[in-house]
Amino acid sequence: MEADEGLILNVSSLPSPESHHSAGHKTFRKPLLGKDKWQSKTLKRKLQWADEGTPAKQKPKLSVSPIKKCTKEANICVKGNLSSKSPPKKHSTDRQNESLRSRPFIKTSCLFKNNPKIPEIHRGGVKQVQEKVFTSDSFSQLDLHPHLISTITIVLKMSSMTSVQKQTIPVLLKGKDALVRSQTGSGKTLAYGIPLVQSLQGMKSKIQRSDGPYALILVPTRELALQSFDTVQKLLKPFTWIVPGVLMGGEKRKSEKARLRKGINILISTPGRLVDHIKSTKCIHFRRIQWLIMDEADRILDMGFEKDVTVILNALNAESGRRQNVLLSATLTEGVTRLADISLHDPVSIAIVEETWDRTTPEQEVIGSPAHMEEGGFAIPEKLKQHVVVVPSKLRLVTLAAFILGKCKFEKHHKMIVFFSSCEQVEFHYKLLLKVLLGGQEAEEPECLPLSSSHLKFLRLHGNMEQEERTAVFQEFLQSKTGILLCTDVAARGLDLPQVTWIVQYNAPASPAEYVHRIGRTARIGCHGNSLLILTPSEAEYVNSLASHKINVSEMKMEDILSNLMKDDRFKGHQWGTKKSRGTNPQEVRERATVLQTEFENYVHSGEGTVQWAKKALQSFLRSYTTYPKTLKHIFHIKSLHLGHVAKSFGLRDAPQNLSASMAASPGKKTKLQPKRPDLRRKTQGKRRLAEILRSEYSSGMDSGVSKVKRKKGHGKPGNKKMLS
Ligand SMILES: Nc1ncnc2c1ncn2[C@@H]1O[C@H](COP(=O)(O)OP(=O)(O)OP(=O)(O)O)[C@@H](O)[C@H]1O
Repeated sequence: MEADEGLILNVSSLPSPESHHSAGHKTFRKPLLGKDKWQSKTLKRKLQWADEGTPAKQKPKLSVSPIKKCTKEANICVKGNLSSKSPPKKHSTDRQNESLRSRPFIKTSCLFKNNPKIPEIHRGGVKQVQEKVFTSDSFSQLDLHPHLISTITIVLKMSSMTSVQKQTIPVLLKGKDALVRSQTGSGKTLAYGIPLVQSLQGMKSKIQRSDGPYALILVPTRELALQSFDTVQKLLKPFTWIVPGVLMGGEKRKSEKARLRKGINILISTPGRLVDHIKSTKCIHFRRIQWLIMDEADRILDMGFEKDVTVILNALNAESGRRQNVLLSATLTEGVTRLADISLHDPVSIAIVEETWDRTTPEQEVIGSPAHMEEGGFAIPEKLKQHVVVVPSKLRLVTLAAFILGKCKFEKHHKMIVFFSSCEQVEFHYKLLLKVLLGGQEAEEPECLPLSSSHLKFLRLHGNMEQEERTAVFQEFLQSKTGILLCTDVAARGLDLPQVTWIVQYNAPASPAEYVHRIGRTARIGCHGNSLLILTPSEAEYVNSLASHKINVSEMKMEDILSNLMKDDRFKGHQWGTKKSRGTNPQEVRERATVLQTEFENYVHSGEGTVQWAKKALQSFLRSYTTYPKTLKHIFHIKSLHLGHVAKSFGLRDAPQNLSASMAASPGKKTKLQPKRPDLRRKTQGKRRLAEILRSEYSSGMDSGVSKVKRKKGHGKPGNKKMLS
């Protein structure tokens, strides 16, 4: 049991009915304690900022069972027992004790004590790699069909080309293969979409629907498949005889078969689903394939799709002749170079690099071999302001909530995406934030809330959701001007969600590339945007890891984020009475944070079901924590987690004793990855692969690993080209 849980102490021994309420907003509008000097002094002394604290590990553990204490106490975090056993030495009078006893029984948690020291973030002079988004060249300068140009300018309302489009379109129009890297939100979809449509509409013998696919576009996620389909469909407006179609799983195989049978000329698919059809559907063929495009190519490989890609390449090679191949991503990694080697024919490598640190280096458009593409680190959109905040585990939840309130309730026009590392965490936080930040009625029926009635519109997206709901949520967030989307990495790649102003990473991503893609959901196509990465003190070194990839973050202070709570009187503490709060009194901020944490804890502890739910989310967090790659294990190691503190960030008052995963129950011990799915457990080879599946496919709902693992049997067939072994 953890030391600070034992420090949750009695304020009053008299229970009140309100103490057993779930969210109990009424409870928090009432003063928790009197205004007497003694209390305020004690609070002042004891509710210290985290950086004044001693690392929890160095504190002697208390022998008192926290569970016992919690059931009897009101738990404002005041050192010293206020019960009759150990009354405060000074200013303690009968009247005061009487006053204390008559106060409501309120559970709060000890947030500002025993936290590890927040390390200073030293940022060296990181020369961030940036690209110029737009060029002054217009699409009409290209040799395109006039109807295609008018579609681009009138329907899509675009006039000048982006740098990547200016570089890529002519290369592809010449019939060359290409490996394209340019920053997130720089217009890569049109960079391949325009030459693709131009070439297909101009074919000598006019394309018939019944001809089947002429082009295959592979993407890693279903949402990206839908989005790419939408773009291609727009480009095809004047060329109605060319039919696009999407295969992405989640739909009945039978209805996909029917659509294939009718004829699809530009086929957009996730690799896993396509392999399903290759193996089971007689009506799919690649006799006329002329284009193979792999968007987010590195992700396709990260996800363990390589076996599927092998199957697809073999099927294409077996049936079609010469075709054009294109690989694209904002981050091209080692694996992509290998994929490029086997799938591209004499490719042109395109990367747009501009060092903008001192603005002395002129724009460079690099065309050459893939090897030098990552030399300069990852390119980040110029107008994207990246922040990091270091927050002790116990304060993570309130800090996240205060940040959301500050941006989405008290500032206008913010649209935010918050990334978590597992589906369970997304579900848990979604419900918790709805209940506590939005309160009762709205939380019961969030879908009935008109957008305008609240700035706090929560949505969630992850791979454990039914496809229908996934699509509906994606569309809703796409169209809304505000809102907070809680999601897994299923939303990290390629999604073009306009007007997103903030990206919050509540759990750090497993690689700098993933970091770049997550933050790339904002500041797209030259717009402004912001990101916030939330780290614990033991994870602070991650900032250096980012810096080594030329990613530059500036520090935000937790105190500043928490001070947003001063704008919300729902969390006003007792001793401030009806007095208007002026400025940001650190003590009052701390108390408000404590009140908010209490609301979270009260909700979580309002029933056995919610407690179990929180434990499940915590367990899933711990499981995902074990899946960081070797290169980051020194920063993200389960051993550095303080289970009691982490539990607080899930609204749990105590460290759970009965987490089923071995690593959760005893974080100090060596841990084993335990996928929940027996098919994964049986067939997955190697820790790395399992880690990938747990983090991304299984946990984030990416459409690859599971079905792929199931299909593994057929992959060893003779004739199948071995690709990335
Ligand atoms: N030439 C252009 N002028 C104006 N807007 C453009 C232009 N080209 C693309 N866009 C818009 O820019 C946005 C981002 O484009 P797109 O999604 O293709 O970026 P991306 O480079 O593929 O990003 P990611 O790497 O995140 O997948 C889209 O909304 C698209 O419509």
